[in-house]
Amino acid sequence: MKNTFLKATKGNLVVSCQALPGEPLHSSFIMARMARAAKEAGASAIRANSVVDIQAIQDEAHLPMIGLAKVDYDDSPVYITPTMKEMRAVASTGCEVVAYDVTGRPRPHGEKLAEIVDQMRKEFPNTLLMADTDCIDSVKIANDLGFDIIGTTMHGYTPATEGMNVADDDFAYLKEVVQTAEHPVIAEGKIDRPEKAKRCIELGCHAVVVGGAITRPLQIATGFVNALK
Ligand SMILES: CC(=O)N[C@H](C=O)[C@@H](O)[C@H](O)[C@H](O)COP(=O)(O)O
Repeated sequence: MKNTFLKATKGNLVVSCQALPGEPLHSSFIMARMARAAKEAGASAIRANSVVDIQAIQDEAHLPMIGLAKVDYDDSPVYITPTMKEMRAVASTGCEVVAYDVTGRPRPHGEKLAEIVDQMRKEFPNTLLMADTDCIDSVKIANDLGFDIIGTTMHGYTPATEGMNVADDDFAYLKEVVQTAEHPVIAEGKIDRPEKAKRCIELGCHAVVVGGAITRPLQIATGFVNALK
């Protein structure tokens, strides 16, 4: 079957429905309902973590999906779909896109990104690969390895980019990413206002992923509480 993810998401919103163990909404049932709400609002696709959440959302929302699996390993800081094992498990759900960390940092068990990409292309030729990058050097790695989609997901979340926000200085960093990327760019990470999402599309992004500002009530409520202090 043809992968229609890029067509479905062009210029549109992708909603990330994620709650890790320890977060108040950690539950595949709740993530599926979040996805249903996103669909009713007109979102074009869903981004989700873990095989069980992806499957629950597929059953409930019937939208294209970016899948990932967050797993911590002792020998590496990489946690977004870090090894071939998680990539295979996520791709086997049939989700249209598999997202994984592309930050130039060492991966668990010494696995090499180039080898993983080759293997994924062989085993899942119809699955698109999304690079969750943090900086321009990572965007260049994603270019060289032929990733189908380049995301800004990890910008601000690695030692090299700590404290940075993709929206700083009217999205100065995002503009550079759009210039550098040889494949569609998805803006992701701390996009917390509709106007910011709109600006990302104006600047040439293919789509925008919004997570916490829609699906993490603890984060949303904390913003209100802090404003009243
Ligand atoms: C850095 C990292 O692990 N990001 C994760 C990636 O899947 C998610 O926790 C984020 O919610 C997602 O990227 C959307 O971003 P925001 O929730 O800021 O709109």
